[in-house]
Amino acid sequence: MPKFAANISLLFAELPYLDRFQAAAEAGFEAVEILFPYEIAARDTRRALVANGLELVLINAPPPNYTGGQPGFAAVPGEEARFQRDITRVMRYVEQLRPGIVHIMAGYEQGAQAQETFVRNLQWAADHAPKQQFTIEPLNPVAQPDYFLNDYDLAAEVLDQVARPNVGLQYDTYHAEVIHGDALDVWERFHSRAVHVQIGAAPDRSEPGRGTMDFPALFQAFDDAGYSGWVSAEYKPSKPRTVDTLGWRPSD
Ligand SMILES: O=C(O)[C@H](O)C(=O)CO
Ligand SMILES: [Mg+2]
Repeated sequence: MPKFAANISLLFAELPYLDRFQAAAEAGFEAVEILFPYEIAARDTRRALVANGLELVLINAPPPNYTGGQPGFAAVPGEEARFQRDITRVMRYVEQLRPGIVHIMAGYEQGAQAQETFVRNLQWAADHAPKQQFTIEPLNPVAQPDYFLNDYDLAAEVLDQVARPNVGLQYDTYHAEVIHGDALDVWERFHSRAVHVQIGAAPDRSEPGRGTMDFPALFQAFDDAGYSGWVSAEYKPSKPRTVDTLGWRPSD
């Protein structure tokens, strides 16, 4: 049975940021994801993690001043110096927060030059922090129009070109289902590259149990593939209180 984490950038969002850690722990989670921890002092986030006995699974690596601009820019030609500064700053957060994974985001760019830029930037990050696990994640064009990495076949091609052991695939059921129409098939085709898993329903990105996917079958597929990493709930709760949307957990 998978071990589940909570993405507290989407779950428990009905609560102030620092209250979400206790809420996640009280709901039975032992680990959390934080998409953009850059707007609060790392020591405050660290204190909340420690106080609630929580492991930090993942953070994103967008611009440090992420305020709704582009979701990252690792595939944007001409921004390489800024990318290197951004990763250097992200790694200072990593030193304090120790996330298992840093998800590097590509930004809104298309074409061969964008792909070459993305590959070079990923190689730079992987070599700059060889002990850090990095991921790339295809995002569907409904949620993120014009995002460079919008397809799992492209992600596989990029990972082959990057050829670094600490850069892997971030698989998300919501995006896989919306992009390819069959999240389970995407898992079967690409799970050998997956170093992190996120779950959300499609098409509305709410909690598992709604929408088009068979989550018990997906959880079994994760086990059958020998996946031992975290499975992180990254969805928009359909009810005002997140705790009322957790019935998808097999132990519940
Ligand atoms: O949206 C997603 O599924 C990604 O995991 C993400 O973090 C984008 O910010
Ligand atoms: Mg995701």
